[in-house]
Amino acid sequence: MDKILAFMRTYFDWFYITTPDISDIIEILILSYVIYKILMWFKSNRAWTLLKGIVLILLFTILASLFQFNTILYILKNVFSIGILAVIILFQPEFRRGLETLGRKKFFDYIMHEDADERKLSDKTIYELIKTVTVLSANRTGALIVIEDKVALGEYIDTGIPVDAVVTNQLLLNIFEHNTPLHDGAVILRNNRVVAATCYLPLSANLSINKELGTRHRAGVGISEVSDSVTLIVSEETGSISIAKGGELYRNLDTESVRNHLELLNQEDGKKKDERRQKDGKRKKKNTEKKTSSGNVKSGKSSDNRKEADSNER
Ligand SMILES: Nc1ncnc2c1ncn2[C@@H]1O[C@H](COP(=O)(O)OP(=O)(O)OP(=O)(O)O)[C@@H](O)[C@H]1O
Repeated sequence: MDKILAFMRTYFDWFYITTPDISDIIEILILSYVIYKILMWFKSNRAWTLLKGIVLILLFTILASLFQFNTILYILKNVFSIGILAVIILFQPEFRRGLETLGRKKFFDYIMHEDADERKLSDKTIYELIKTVTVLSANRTGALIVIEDKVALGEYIDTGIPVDAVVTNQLLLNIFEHNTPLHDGAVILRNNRVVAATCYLPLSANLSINKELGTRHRAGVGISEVSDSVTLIVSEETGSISIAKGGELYRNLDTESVRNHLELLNQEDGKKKDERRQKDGKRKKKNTEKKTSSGNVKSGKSSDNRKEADSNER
């Protein structure tokens, strides 16, 4: 034990043992939760293998120190300092995805009171999209249509040609027409408008994607892994319609399933908004009740007004 403590003191000079007080306990609880979350995140992607490698090297370092292998310790010490930088560069996509997931938490939505209405897919857009994929599928024309949600896709939009037009099936059919300048790559929709065409999307590295599928489908899954977008994919080879969402690929869909997926996007936003309104309504109701009881004013009219205000809030 003494040897281990001496090792910790030599190589981790910040390491010391103190008598814990209440703030230390809270700190330990917070850190335990954060470490648990980080471990869960590591486990959910390829960084898990890396973590196992790091743990192995750490165990090896402890052993080397116990047996006084000074040369090995010297090498390991230097490898560690360069290694951290290498890990950050190698796993940059995973770190980025992790931070993006954190930013997508409801907590931030609530604080920033983001308005879901603007992001909603209008009935007209859904109608136009369904009509587009039906025609493209029948003609076996390949297509890739990304619908942006909360995560902004600016960097992918920038790789394409700006369009900025209302979503119509005629426009989309024209864009994906073979041998036309805009047909290659993906179209990106934002707030019920076509913002860009010929956009280049990140390819998914997911090994479980069917090998029969090529880069169009991989690109659709890729963008759904790094954002909360929904992507419509029409296969040029088979005419089949697929949707990529949350890193998953839903294949061979009929128009009804496509409609359900698109409407779900609205419902999810609507549900969140309703929940938020209900919470706001309750909070305001509580505040009004507090004011009414403290001011001792309680007339039927004012309570009616309050109900009306609450129902408006809702
Ligand atoms: N990274 C990418 N970003 C955007 N579009 C891409 C990307 N990679 C490929 N594409 C689109 O996919 C087309 C190639 O599709 P490919 O045949 O490889 O895919 P697929 O999944 O087999 O689809 P299909 O069933 O339509 O053949 C390209 O011409 C291009 O339009």
